[in-house]
Amino acid sequence: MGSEGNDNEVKMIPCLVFSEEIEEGSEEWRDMSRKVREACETHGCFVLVHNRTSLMRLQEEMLTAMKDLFDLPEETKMKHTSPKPYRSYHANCPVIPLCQSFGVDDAPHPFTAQAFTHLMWPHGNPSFCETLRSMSEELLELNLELMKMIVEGFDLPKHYVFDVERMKSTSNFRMIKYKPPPSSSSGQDLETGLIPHTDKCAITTLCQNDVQGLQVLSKQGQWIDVNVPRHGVVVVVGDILKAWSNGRLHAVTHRVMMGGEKERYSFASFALPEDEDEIEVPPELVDADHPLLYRPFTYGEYLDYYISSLLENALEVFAGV
Ligand SMILES: O=C(O)CCC(=O)C(=O)O
Ligand SMILES: [Fe+2]
Repeated sequence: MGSEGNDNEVKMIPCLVFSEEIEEGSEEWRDMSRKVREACETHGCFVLVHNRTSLMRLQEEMLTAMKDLFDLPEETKMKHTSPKPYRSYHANCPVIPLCQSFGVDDAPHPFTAQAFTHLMWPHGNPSFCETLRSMSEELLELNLELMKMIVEGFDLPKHYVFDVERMKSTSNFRMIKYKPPPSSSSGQDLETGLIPHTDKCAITTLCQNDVQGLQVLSKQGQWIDVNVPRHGVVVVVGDILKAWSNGRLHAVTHRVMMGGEKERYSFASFALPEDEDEIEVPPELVDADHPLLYRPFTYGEYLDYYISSLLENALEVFAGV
């Protein structure tokens, strides 16, 4: 799939700096909206750097809280099960042996954050619960802020904000720990932490500790390292935003490669529509240069199709016209 070295290609993904408060509708906001749209079109991702102190504090607290979570006994962690894919506690998978993960649906709701915390710590852990709830809420709000910018960046009528609000009707908050590869003491040998995939959501915001490993596949077929600074947030376009935008936004394939001796922790908020929500391309995004690429479909139908087929190009096969 990817080739490893062509110096002519872009090896960096963009970094956008968000100030504490970018007022919606201001010139700064409109300017940033255009940059967000461009990054999502060209690369399907970017690194967001911010100076929001409360968010920075939460990011630190979340990483500390996750260490406590993954340090719990296996039998405790295994109590987190779900019939839905990518939710249950996942570990020791032969394809991705370095990776352990939890997925919590609607973690910004106090009730669900509380239920998950109670399952892991039956005697209670209020600080974990509050960190999980507020961190997932902050990232989901950021997902909405970014999708509103995308509406603006395409110069679409304001009512399309309702479309993107529906694309975050629910959410999944994923917490991942990657072990360092057993063979690698020199830091030379990279092993797969997470296999190449596109996200099946609308948009993802992703944070990590200071162990790098995320790579994205460029449109030219080259794997690019994403170097995430401390408190940086990686923004990734998912299949749903790609379909809604008539393929103008790029759902970038990404993976995690692990090397070195340190554990990697990451956490992500995936913005999701409800199963019955219809994803339909705005007519404003269809013209002679951009013929309609996707028929309308419901999110639940697409997800079922993906789960049953596991096709890399599931979106094109399922909804392509
Ligand atoms: O751990 C990471 O940096 C990437 C996680 C990811 O891509 C995912 O969970 O979909
Ligand atoms: Fe992903």
